[in-house]
Amino acid sequence: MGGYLFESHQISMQLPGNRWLFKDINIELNQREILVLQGASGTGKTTLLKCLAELIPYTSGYSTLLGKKPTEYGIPVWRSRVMYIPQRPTAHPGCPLDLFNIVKKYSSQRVKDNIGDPIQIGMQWNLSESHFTEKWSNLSGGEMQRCALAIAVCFKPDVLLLDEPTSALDPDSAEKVEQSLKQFSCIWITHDSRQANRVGTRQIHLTRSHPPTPADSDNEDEDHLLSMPESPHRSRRLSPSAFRGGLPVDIT
Ligand SMILES: Nc1ncnc2c1ncn2[C@@H]1O[C@H](COP(=O)(O)OP(=O)(O)OP(=O)(O)O)[C@@H](O)[C@H]1O
Repeated sequence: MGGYLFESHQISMQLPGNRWLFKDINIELNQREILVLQGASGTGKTTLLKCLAELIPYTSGYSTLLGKKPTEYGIPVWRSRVMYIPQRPTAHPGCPLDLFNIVKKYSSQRVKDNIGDPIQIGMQWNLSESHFTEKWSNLSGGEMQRCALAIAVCFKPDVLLLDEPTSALDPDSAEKVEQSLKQFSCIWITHDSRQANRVGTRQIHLTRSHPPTPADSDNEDEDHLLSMPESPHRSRRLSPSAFRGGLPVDIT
């Protein structure tokens, strides 16, 4: 394992019917680097981020943060350090400050005095204090998106997994959010190629997957394991063109 902040090795997801959604995704991310993840709708971008956050099981591959695997941190700690932020906040009861206070309790195992103030962050993004005490259901899509993102950012995750974080924002707010997020290490889904060029230090492009090949059948027993294999034998360093069997990822 190298000296990168975050690495993923051959992350693969096979769907029912043996179709590969993506296969052998290799990622290396340095501090304050932004890897932009692009691709047509349905190519698996959100699913990939959820795999990296260990929110869902995947077929094979593994990730490391500072050279350690998720099981070495414990999955809840991993999720707080490699944090997935959905495009649309899940329906929460109460107001954004309530959510912040709940998450703060969950995060008690982490360094407590490192937690920021979501209101201060939100104010940099054209929000006011009152947005954080308003019911979620009364906020606009863009206000909800910024409140949820501000709460996530306060916990200072090592890696932010951002699912179209500015999709509901006006250009001025989007630019302010972009500027703040550049201080973090991120894997960032966007459909906006201009934004990709503005924020990205590297890019991955997912394309639509293909049906299984005979070679996949040969490896069927291995490939159907819906688990998180930890074997170092599966490790492979990033290559500029990281795909196997014609499968779909270009890394630039
Ligand atoms: N466990 C699963 N079983 C069956 N299909 C699945 C599973 N997980 C993901 N998929 C399918 O994989 C595809 C990719 O979904 P995903 O949300 O990751 O795409 P996306 O690239 O983020 O799309 P968008 O740009 O529209 O947000 C979808 O068709 C989804 O239904």
